[in-house]
Amino acid sequence: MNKVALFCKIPKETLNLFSEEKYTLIEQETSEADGIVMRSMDIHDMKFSKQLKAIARSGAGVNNIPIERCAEEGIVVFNSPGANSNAVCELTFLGLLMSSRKIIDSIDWTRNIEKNVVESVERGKSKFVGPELKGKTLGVIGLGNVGHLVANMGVKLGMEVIGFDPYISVKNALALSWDVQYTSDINELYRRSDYITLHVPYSDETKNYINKENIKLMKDGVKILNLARSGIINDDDLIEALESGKVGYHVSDLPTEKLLAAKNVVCIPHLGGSTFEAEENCAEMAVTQLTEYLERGNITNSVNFPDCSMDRYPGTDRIVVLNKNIPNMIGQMTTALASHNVNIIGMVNKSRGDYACNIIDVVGEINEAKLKELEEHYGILRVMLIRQKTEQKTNNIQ
Ligand SMILES: NC(=O)c1ccc[n+]([C@@H]2O[C@H](COP(=O)([O-])OP(=O)(O)OC[C@H]3O[C@@H](n4cnc5c(N)ncnc54)[C@H](O)[C@@H]3O)[C@@H](O)[C@H]2O)c1
Ligand SMILES: O=C(O)CC[C@@H](O)C(=O)O
Repeated sequence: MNKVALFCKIPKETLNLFSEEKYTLIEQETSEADGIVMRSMDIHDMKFSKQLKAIARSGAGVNNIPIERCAEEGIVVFNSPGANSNAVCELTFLGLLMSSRKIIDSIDWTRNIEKNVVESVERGKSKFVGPELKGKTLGVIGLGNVGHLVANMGVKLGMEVIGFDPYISVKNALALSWDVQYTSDINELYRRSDYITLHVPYSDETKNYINKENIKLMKDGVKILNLARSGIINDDDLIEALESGKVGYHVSDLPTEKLLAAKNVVCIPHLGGSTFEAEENCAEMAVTQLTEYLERGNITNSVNFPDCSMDRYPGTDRIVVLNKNIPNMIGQMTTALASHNVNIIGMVNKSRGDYACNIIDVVGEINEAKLKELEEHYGILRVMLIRQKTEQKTNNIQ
C-alpha cells in the first residue's frame, strides 16, 4: 500500500485515479509518505524521509522544490508541462488589454461616480483613451508551452510578434506561427517591442533578467507583463522605470510588497493557472505520472531524472534503480543481482545530465532487504522493488 500526501486540493475525478487497494491518501508529509502531490507551496526547507520516492508538481514551475537535493535523495520530481498553458495565455491576453486601455483605473473611476452616471461617463472617459494592440510589436521572451501560444495569439490579434528563446524545443518551434519573427538577439526584442511578456522559468540564469541595463534599451512607455515568476524582473529597477515613465505599465501575476505599492502596476494574485480546466489537467497529469512511477517504475516528465519506461515482462518482478550518471553503475547492479541468483529478463537504462534510471525485470527469489543493500554502493541513490501486479479499485481521502 502506497501512502500519498496531498498538499493541495485536487479534483474529485483525479482522486479516483488512486486505487483503493494501492493507496492511502493523507494531508501531510509524514515519515511514511511514498509520494507527494503539490502546487505552489515552497518546500525548500522540508526534510524528506527515506520512504519518499516521488513528488508530483501539479503545474509547470518547479522553483518551489529543491530539485537537486531530491535527485541526490533518489526522489523523482515530476511537473505537468503544458497542462495550464492555455489558461496562462488567456490571462496574458487580458494583461495586454489591461496594460493598454487603462481598464483598471477606468473601472475604479466609474465605480466612484456618485450621480449623473450617463453624463459623467461621457464627459470623463477621454482620460482613459489607450492604444489598440493591432499593429503594435509584442516581444515574447521564452517560447515554451505558454510562450509559443502567446506569440501565436499576438499574431492573431494583428500584432507584429518577435520571440526569443535560445533553448526552444523542436515541438514548440514547429508549433510557432510562421508570422512570429524569431530573434537570437534579445536586445533587438528590447529595442523594437511596445509590449514585452515573460514566459521563462525562474533560475539562476533568469534571476533579474529584466533590469536597469536592458530597460534602458527599451522603447519609452513600454509595457511589461510578468506571468512567469517574481525575481525574473528586478523590482527596484522596474519601479524606478515606472516612476520615470520609461516603463508605461506593468502587469504582474506574481505580486510582491514593492509592486503592490508601485504606480502603474496591476497585480493579479497568481491566477495564471487558475481555471477549472487547467487545474484538472494539471492534477490529472501529476497524479497519472506519480502512480505510473510508484506502480510500474516508469518515468515521464520528470525534471530531475530522464524519461525512462519499459513494458512489463509478464511474470516478472521489477527493480528500479536511480543512480548518479558515473561509470560502472550497471556493472555493480548486474553483479549484485547475479549474487541473488535472479535472472534479468529485460532492462532499460537512461541517463540525462548527472542522473540515470534503470528498469530491470527479473525472475527468481528476491530478498528485498538484501537488494536494498545496493543503496550502500557509491552512486546508487534509490533501489525500488515492485512485485508482480495487483488489481485496482478507487479511493477517497482519509
Ligand atoms: N502564472 C502562472 O500561474 C503560471 C502558470 C504556468 C507557468 N508559469 C511560469 O511560467 C514559466 C513558463 O511556463 P511554461 O509552461 O511555458 O514552461 P516551459 O518550460 O514550457 O517553457 C519555458 C521556456 O523558457 C525557455 N527559456 C529558459 N531559459 C530561458 C532564457 N534564459 N531566455 C529565454 N528563454 C528561456 C525554455 O527554453 C522554454 O522554452 C514556468 O516556469 C512558470 O514559472 C506561471
Ligand atoms: O499552482 C498554481 O496555481 C500556479 C501554477 C503556475 O505558477 C505554474 O507554474 O504552473
